[in-house]
Amino acid sequence: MIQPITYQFVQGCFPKRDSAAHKYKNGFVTTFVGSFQYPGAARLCCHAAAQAGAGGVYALLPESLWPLIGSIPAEVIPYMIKEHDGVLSIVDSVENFLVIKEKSSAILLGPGIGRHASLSNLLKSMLSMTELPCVIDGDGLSILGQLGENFLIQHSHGRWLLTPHQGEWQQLLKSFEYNPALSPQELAAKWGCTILLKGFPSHIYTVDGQIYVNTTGNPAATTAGCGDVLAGLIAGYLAQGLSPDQSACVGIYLAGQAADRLVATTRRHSVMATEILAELATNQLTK
Ligand SMILES: NC(=O)C1=CN([C@@H]2O[C@H](COP(=O)(O)OP(=O)(O)OC[C@H]3O[C@@H](n4cnc5c(N)ncnc54)[C@H](OP(=O)(O)O)[C@@H]3O)[C@@H](O)[C@H]2O)[C@@H](O)CC1
Ligand SMILES: Nc1ncnc2c1ncn2[C@@H]1O[C@H](COP(=O)(O)OP(=O)(O)O)[C@@H](O)[C@H]1O
Repeated sequence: MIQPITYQFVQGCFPKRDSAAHKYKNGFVTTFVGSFQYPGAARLCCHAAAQAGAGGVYALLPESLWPLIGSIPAEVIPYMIKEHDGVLSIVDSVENFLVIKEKSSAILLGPGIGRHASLSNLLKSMLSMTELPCVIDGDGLSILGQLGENFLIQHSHGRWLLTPHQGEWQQLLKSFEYNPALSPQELAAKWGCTILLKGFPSHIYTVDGQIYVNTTGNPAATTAGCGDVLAGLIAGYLAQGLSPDQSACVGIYLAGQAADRLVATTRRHSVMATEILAELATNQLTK
């Protein structure tokens, strides 16, 4: 049965914060997002994760992004990865990753990292070294395709959440030599991961065969960067203890609702990713 994501469902999922809260109890997100080519992906993902209420956000950032550090939100704690001829140092990446993942409760990998051949080993190392729940989006999905279906099945164990748009989904199926028409429901169960397939409407396929359909959103949000905001939001909720299924439902519902409110108030046909963030800063969930 397909279950619509409702206001009540989302409200019921929200993390509670009691008076004994402190930042580490609220959950940190370790991010590996962005590159010299895509600095905006780092900015949008990290901002969204922090705004979702994560206690803190760590960002593994390539050396080449360091001159742009001022564009990364001030709340984010950056760790620099050295680069040699545009290739990230795997030793440096893994050492930093090991330090910050110990203080984190969720991981976000992929948006805007690019597709250099060397990233395959890097992602493989990171994903093999942690038991934390993990959102994989953007270029991370393309690299996951190279790592192979067996790697996915061996490591996911219900903790990973894939957030492809239709293009990324088709590419992933092609990499694993599947029929493009195959149902994500079957694959979520086989792979042991939650799949959020973005579109209109977006669907969430869970490991146990449940399908959720989003009831918010509109094509105004089909602009570059809105997916990065979504990935950051989801990682932020994951860090606060929501399950991958809940985090996906809450993130897609809130991002869609923000786009709906923006269209209703501005009468525009298009919204920017930073406008979604600004809207969510003033109105999180509305009835
Ligand atoms: N500000 C930043 O830094 C930003 C950084 N970003 C980062 O950039 C990286 C690359 O991301 P990407 O989305 O451009 O991926 P790419 O592999 O080129 O695939 C696109 C191809 O798939 C196809 N396609 C089919 N259906 C589709 C659909 N519904 N939505 C989209 N595409 C669809 C379509 O081909 P078509 O079907 O039109 O022939 C198209 O050519 C990634 O890491 C991301 O995080 C972005 O988030 C933007 C903001
Ligand atoms: N046809 C559509 N109608 C409404 N919303 C959509 C549609 N397609 C995608 N979206 C939403 O728009 C955003 C764009 O995501 P994505 O394509 O990954 O963007 P990017 O990777 O460029 O940031 C997502 O929040 C997604 O749920």
